[in-house]
Amino acid sequence: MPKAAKTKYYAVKIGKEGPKIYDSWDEVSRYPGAIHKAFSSLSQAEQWLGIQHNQDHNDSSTALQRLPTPGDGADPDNAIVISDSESEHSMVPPEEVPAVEPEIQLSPEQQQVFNMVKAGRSVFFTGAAGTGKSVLLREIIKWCRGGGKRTACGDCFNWDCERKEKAEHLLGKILGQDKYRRMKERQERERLGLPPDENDLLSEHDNKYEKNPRVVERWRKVQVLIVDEISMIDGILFDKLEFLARSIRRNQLPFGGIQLVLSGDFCQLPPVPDRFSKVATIFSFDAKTWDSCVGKPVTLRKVFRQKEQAFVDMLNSMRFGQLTPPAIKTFRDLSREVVYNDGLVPTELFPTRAEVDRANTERLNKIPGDGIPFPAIDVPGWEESGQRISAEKADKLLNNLIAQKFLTLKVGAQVMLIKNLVQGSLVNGTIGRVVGFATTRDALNKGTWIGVADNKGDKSQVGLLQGQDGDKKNKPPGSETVQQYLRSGRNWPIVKFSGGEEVLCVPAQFEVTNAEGLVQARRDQVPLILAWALSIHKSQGQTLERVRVDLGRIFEKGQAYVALSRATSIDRLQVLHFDPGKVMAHQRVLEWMREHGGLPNTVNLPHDDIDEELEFWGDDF
Ligand SMILES: Nc1ncnc2c1ncn2[C@@H]1O[C@H](COP(=O)(O)OP(=O)(O)OP(=O)(O)O)[C@@H](O)[C@H]1O
Repeated sequence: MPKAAKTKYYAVKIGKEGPKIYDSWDEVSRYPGAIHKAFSSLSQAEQWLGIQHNQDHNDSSTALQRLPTPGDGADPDNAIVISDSESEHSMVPPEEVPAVEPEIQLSPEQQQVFNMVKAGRSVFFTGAAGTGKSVLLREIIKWCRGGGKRTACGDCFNWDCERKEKAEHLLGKILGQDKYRRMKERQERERLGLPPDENDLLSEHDNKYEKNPRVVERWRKVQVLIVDEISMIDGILFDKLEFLARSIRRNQLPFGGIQLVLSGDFCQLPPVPDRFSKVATIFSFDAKTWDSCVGKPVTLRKVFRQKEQAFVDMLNSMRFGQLTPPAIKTFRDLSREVVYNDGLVPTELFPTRAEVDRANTERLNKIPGDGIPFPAIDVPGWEESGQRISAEKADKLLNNLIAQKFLTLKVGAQVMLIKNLVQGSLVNGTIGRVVGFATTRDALNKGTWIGVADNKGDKSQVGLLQGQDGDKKNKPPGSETVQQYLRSGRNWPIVKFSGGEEVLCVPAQFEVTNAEGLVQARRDQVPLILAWALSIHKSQGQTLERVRVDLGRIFEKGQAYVALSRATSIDRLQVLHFDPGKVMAHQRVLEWMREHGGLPNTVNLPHDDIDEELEFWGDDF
């Protein structure tokens, strides 16, 4: 006779619907990061949930487990054990269960661009700050990768690189580092008026680049090239890449037939001009091949970052460098101090990195006591050949990340989250204050949430997450997994975020990938940076809840606009030394926008002064 199936009770302590007991696994709403356990008796399940019950229980093998996500087919009884059980019974569930909000729904205009990409069309989409360009790009990348399209990502996952490195990073990725270095040498020769080097890689008559089979292979196979922050890539570089693509692929179609997906706002930060040659900024739309590569720009009009229309209008007129007298008055009035009651101060944006470091260090030093050091664990990944990347090279690659190699924190330090934990509330850019340090076990005992970001940054959760898995190439060996951090007896910072959530921040994984998504190096670090101050360049792409900007030292076109447009509301924005003269837009950009229908007729074209533009440039930005 067949044995009767044993009844099971599934108690969910932290989940979508709060503490609840189910008698069938199928009824349980899947919730990544939930805490659940299977019991053979109802009373045991109730007891585990803290519901008063007289019956005693025999269960001594409690474990914290990961609830599977829909469709992963996991058996609840075989869920992955994350921690052992000694402290399980004393665990108090958090009063409030963090809700994972649904993924962002693309707006109709974002969807329209997405459809163009799906139809295989090359596209350049633009729009003011906060119109959801990066969100759309992330969806496109997901789709490309999911659909098996070979995608060479510019720097879309490396938004945190300092600006100067961005263009170099992109080119290095696409050309291969050696080819890029030689291209720079050629530019230098041009600048100095020397004849072209005989080894010039980009000469029409020279096919030496074909000697690097891996680079050639990559160029030949890539189907979609994605570039974020296209405003930072100059036109000469764009033409060179276009030429390279055509010649390597032996295909005379624009960009050798590669589908281009370009995104950015030319009213934000421009390419770094060459201070020595005194040549005006050459934008990528100035490239000879731009028009043949991408058709008419598509402009996203709906601004998501700010909700107040009056603020959106002011920022838009600032974007074009033309403010009305009432807008100037309003910006001047923003010099008042904004007082917050939760002890968190606004993040101050500075034009240079040196100012940022100074401001953060000063503030940290003012807090009495020694800081707790959090050194990162850096792990070299793999070359395409399958060889391990050298520690020196990994170090170089990782230095571009926003995650720091050495982070020092104290109770009271103001910090910023640099990974997404919960869509909509605990995201990259959310600020908070360190309120203590604890082990994961302490946190579990006290019911403090443990923030675990996934290592892609776009689909995340608060809760416990299975460590990264994957094949040898994608998983640098010897690295500690997230689970190991969770098991470790080390103290990690507890941060009280601006929304009131207290979260223990365990290390997250920050990866540098090559053009094909292969992990070249990985940094395991607590996903926090000091956030009293931030550079304007680093803030590009960020959404900040509280911002203070001193425009006194602004030196570049687009800089004031980038800084102020990070703010989500005018009530939480403080602007010092507002000077309408510093609100500058590039004449070339406005002309180009006018030609392409992106500029209202009411906006006048300004006069550009190249000397003035170049004079302000220094190396430290
Ligand atoms: N379709 C959408 N629905 C709701 N919110 C959205 C949508 N698209 C974007 N957002 C939100 O708007 C904010 C700004 O988005 P995003 O950073 O992608 O804008 P952006 O155009 O790239 O800005 P910037 O040019 O300043 O980098 C983010 O908080 C994002 O979550």
